[in-house]
Amino acid sequence: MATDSWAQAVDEQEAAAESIGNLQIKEKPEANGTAANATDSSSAAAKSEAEGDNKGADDDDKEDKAAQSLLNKLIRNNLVNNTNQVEVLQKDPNSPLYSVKSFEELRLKPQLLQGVYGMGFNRPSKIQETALPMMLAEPPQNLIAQSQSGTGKTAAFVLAMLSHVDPNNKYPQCLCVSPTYELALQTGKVIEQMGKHYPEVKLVYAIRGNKLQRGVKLQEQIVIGTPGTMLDWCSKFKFIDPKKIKVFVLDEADVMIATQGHQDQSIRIQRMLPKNCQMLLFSATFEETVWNFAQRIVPDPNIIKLKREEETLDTIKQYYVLCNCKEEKFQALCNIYGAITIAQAMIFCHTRKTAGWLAGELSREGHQVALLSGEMQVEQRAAVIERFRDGKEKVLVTTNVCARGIDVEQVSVVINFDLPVDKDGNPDNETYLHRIGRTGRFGKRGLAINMVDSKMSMNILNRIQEHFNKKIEKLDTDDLDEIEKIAC
Ligand SMILES: Nc1ncnc2c1ncn2[C@@H]1O[C@H](COP(=O)(O)OP(=O)(O)OP(=O)(O)O)[C@@H](O)[C@H]1O
Repeated sequence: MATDSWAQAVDEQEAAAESIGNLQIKEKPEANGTAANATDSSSAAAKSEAEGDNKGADDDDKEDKAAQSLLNKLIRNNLVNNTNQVEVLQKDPNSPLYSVKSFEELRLKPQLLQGVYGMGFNRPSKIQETALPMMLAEPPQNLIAQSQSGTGKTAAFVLAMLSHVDPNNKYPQCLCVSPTYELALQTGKVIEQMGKHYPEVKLVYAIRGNKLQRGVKLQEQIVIGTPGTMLDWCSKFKFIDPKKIKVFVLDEADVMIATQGHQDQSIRIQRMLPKNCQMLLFSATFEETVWNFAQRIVPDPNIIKLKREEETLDTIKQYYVLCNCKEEKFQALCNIYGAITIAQAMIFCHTRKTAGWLAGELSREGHQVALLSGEMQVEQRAAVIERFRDGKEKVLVTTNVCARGIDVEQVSVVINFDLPVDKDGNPDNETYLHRIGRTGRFGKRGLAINMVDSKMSMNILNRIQEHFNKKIEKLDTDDLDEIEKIAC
């Protein structure tokens, strides 16, 4: 398996990015765990400031892929239900090596089967049943696998690494590179849990702060870490002999590839590996440029894509309320709360400042309110979401930091206190879908209420309606009878 194609692809990609600026890459230190390629929504807030509905645009939250991924991992303890089909592109279409229905069929080592069952897994998830036979095949095959967050990718490549190592050989055989310190620790925990009954296999973390004495040769078979430290351990300090590596995993490949510094370091590691080293790329999302890039750098790969389940608006009733200012919006909110029983609600604002103000006002009205915004540590955010999920608070006021992926079953109402707009002030339809997709989960009925406070926001609302081809009804929040009618 040629490794040079990676380097060549990188050079081409970098040249292309330089000339057309298509990658929007932004380097970020790996140490703080708040990573890459952030979409700065402050410009959206700036736009809204221009509209006069929000001051304090500069303190808006940033969407952050690595932080979001870590947050998802911290709050998720179940597999995401996915009924969609897997798309498999195999090197050898006649190969019988795909899709097993049980862990036994994979002929895993008994110690690993024990580990899997000990973690409460009864059967492989879709990505696992498809990817594992390919990853465990002989001779080793390369793989690019994309499957939405929470579908069991980590468990899949961890099993592959644990299956491939030879515990009698006391040197590193598998390298796994993660975009941040915290994500590396999370994946390491899965390796530790799954390898619990296989104590001969050892793991070491190549992360900042883990200082080894010069001249040491690692005895552990699996090394998990961030690209910078991993590279130093392979080249500068020579703790690892890269020529002995059998499996190279790029976890969260989308975050990694989209981050210039990580990309360079990963490539430099990969260039040191032997030609027959198995390369595994796992990712929740692949933007097209990144996807094309990944395909070019992994020689002769199998490709698995598990499409994201489309969120639909069919089960969600959508309304809008006309107001003049944020105080009127707040009053409208109080009227809605006065008229209908709301199990749990999520309220989205543009800026932290508005979110903080609104949370304070709602608390004064006697509501149990949680506030979630981007300046909080990921662990703090996870704790807030847990409390909300446990029903300890009934209202969650947040910014876009909470728009994606967070699944709280009892949320029956989503309120867009501010409509989502992109950095140019255009409707952000995707964020709208993600936000109101917090309600109406798994076929349940949900309610979404949009606050409109200017001509501009009315225009945005109209464009959202057009985009989804779905009517958003006007609601008069001074009319209690009318509000009562909208209750689910
Ligand atoms: N076969 C399985 N059966 C039951 N639970 C599983 C199975 N595989 C994984 N899980 C659990 O499902 C959750 C999500 O799995 P995992 O973290 O592997 O997903 P992922 O696709 O790697 O997510 P991300 O994209 O966020 O990294 C974890 O809590 C994990 O323990």
